[in-house]
Amino acid sequence: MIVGVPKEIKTREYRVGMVPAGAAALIAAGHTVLIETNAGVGSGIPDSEYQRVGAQIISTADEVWKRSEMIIKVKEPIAPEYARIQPGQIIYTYFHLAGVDPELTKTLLQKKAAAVAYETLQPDDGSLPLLKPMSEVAGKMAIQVGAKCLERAHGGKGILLGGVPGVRRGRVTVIGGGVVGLCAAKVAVGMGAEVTIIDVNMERLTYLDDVFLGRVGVLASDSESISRSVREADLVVGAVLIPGRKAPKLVSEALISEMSPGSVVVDVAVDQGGCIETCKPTTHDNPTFEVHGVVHYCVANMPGAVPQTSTYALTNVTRPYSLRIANVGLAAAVKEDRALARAMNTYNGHVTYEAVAKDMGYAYMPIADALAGK
Ligand SMILES: NC(=O)C1=CN([C@@H]2O[C@H](COP(=O)(O)OP(=O)(O)OC[C@H]3O[C@@H](n4cnc5c(N)ncnc54)[C@H](O)[C@@H]3O)[C@@H](O)[C@H]2O)C=CC1
Ligand SMILES: CC(=O)C(=O)O
Ligand SMILES: [Mg+2]
Repeated sequence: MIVGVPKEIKTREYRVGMVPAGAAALIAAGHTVLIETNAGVGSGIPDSEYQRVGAQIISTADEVWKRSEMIIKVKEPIAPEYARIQPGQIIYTYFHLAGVDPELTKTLLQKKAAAVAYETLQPDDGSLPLLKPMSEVAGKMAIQVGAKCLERAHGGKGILLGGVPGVRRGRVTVIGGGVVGLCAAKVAVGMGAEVTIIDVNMERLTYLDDVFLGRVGVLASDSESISRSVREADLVVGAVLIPGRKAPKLVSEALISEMSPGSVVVDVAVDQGGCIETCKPTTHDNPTFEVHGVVHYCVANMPGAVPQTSTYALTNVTRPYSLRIANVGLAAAVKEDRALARAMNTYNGHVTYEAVAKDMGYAYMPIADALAGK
């Protein structure tokens, strides 16, 4: 198979979809790997490292997209890339279709592209192994950036999360105690903040209570617990997810207006549309805005800021599936692996992920039917 890796073009997206070890594995299995020139430079990987393992360096994105049967990326294709998508092409990347430009879904369907989405690849145990490492990064970063935003010079109220003896500590509320939530809580606790995690899943709350040994408050998610904790918080982290769906809006604008001036919200769930009503996607160039005196940080590609961590963490987990797809073909790979079948968001002009179909207003076709040419 011819596998292509374009350079990411989202604002300050320094990750790359394949490292030289991944290229080496594909080439050893008899495949051809095309890397757009400088695709890895943001992650500290020069073209020469890909050439050393036998990959071809290609000078333009157009040519990479045109020649490749499978494109491997990090972020969802953005507007300048829509025209580059080839009929029937396999695209293996994050898509977040319910949270981004609806034109992307339309384009994928028109081009009959096979969208293999990292964020919905899901084994039977319900985990999301290709989302997890980036959620770990974003969860840890959420507190790092939130602490910075709380500084007076960055628009915040001017409170140190850990406090000092004799003065109250900063209060952090984390809504959604999954991977992002757990990692955010770990860093917040490590900095000495007072931390509350809110989740709907009681088993998860029990787990969080156990691992933090009472050091964090764990609350069942309902409108009361959310209102009280958000009102009292200095920093709120939005970290909920219902796979494939638009994020539920759990914090209303009215509630934001009740937070004290200079408080901060970091809506990590912004890639699925955000769980805080006042959030809208921002970029690393201009990451924050203010609503009702509350600083909002809503960057949809947070891990792109730490590519030397994120590129390796991501490609460690994406590599086995891309190798499998290249080796046996997409249809066979999907038929033999239910986790990969759940990653299929579009195929041959159909939306093949039910939650995406529902949120985007398309008919849903199970991937088995789409593969059977129904
Ligand atoms: N902005 C960025 O750069 C990044 C964003 N993300 C996003 O962060 C979000 C969270 O990801 P993960 O932590 O990996 O998901 P996860 O599935 O591990 O955790 C989500 C948690 O939300 C909980 N939840 C669902 N509905 C809830 C409700 N009504 N109230 C409270 N909790 C609720 C679930 O029970 C679950 O524990 C996703 O949208 C993901 O795409 C992840 C990485 C980077
Ligand atoms: C998960 C995601 O959206 C990211 O890593 O950018
Ligand atoms: Mg994102």
